Amino acid sequence: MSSAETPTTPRGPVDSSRIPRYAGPATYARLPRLDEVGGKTDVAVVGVPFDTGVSYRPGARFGGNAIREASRLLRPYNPAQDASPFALAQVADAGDIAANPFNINEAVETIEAAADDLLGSGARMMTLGGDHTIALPLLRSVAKKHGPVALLHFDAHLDTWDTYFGAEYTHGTPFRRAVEEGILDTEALSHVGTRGPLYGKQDLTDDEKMGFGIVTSADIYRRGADEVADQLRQRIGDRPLYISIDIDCLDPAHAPGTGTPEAGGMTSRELLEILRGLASCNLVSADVVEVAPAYDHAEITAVAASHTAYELTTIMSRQIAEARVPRQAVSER
Ligand SMILES: N=C(N)NCCCC(=O)O
Ligand SMILES: [Zn+2]
Ligand SMILES: [Zn+2]
Repeated sequence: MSSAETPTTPRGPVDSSRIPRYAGPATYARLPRLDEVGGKTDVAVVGVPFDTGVSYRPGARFGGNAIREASRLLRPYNPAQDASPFALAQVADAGDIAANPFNINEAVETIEAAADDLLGSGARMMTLGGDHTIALPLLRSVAKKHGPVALLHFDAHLDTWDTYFGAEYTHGTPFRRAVEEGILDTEALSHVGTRGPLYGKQDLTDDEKMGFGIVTSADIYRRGADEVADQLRQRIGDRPLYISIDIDCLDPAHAPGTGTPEAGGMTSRELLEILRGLASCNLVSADVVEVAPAYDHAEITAVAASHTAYELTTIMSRQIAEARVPRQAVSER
């Protein structure tokens, strides 16, 4: 066991058979706060309430808390991955990173420093955005720990554009910056769920030059989730992997609560199935961003995001447990 891992029995969520699930303040999945587990955890669920980088409708600063509220109904056993994620490893809610809403450059620095602290403590991060700008400082921090990482980017958009109104740090530009900074492994970069109008054909040429492959939402519809997951897994191999999920990868019918919706997206079932197909990948951290609750209805988007984070968390806690105990014991716990 590495010193980074929790040696004792993990403290799980509040028991919803004893305390009604709608009672009390919302942490993600009713998990303990980081301070309730001694300030150390294997997986840190952390909010980044920041949306100053958006090009259209604002409101993703409220996304993290909307996801926490919608996550009250999650249960401790995940049958799709045959695992109890909160028993296999310590998962805790690390609260929010407080980023300056009036200064994007400063906010990006703050997010990177906070991520350095969490990753430095040995935790993997499950970040709840926030707009997509936040992926850049998160990737910077992850690359400091692991070197350039493979990236799976689920999104309707490329987010490899150059600048908006002259600004370098926006929600449409994080992955171009990341490639420029050399923090991504350019042999293993994919966008998944891409669709919708672009500024010009050059957007695609530029994106390809940066090393990205594209699985469009139409590809997923035609080929199916299993085949797509197989292809992605082969491209990634055993590289350290970061998964960034812009909730607008889903069709607006499945995620109306987001700032830049595009018609013709994948279903939440397809997204969850692709993620389950990636369970054997070396997932070092992940984010779910762009949930903007003001445009949501009946928590459709926040529920989808809470389940998305649940699959990602399950992948990470299974891997932490597998590194600690003999392989066959993991599904029995
Ligand atoms: N990352 C998200 N959600 N959207 C990027 C859209 C950038 C644009 O307005 O062209
Ligand atoms: Zn997007
Ligand atoms: Zn995005």
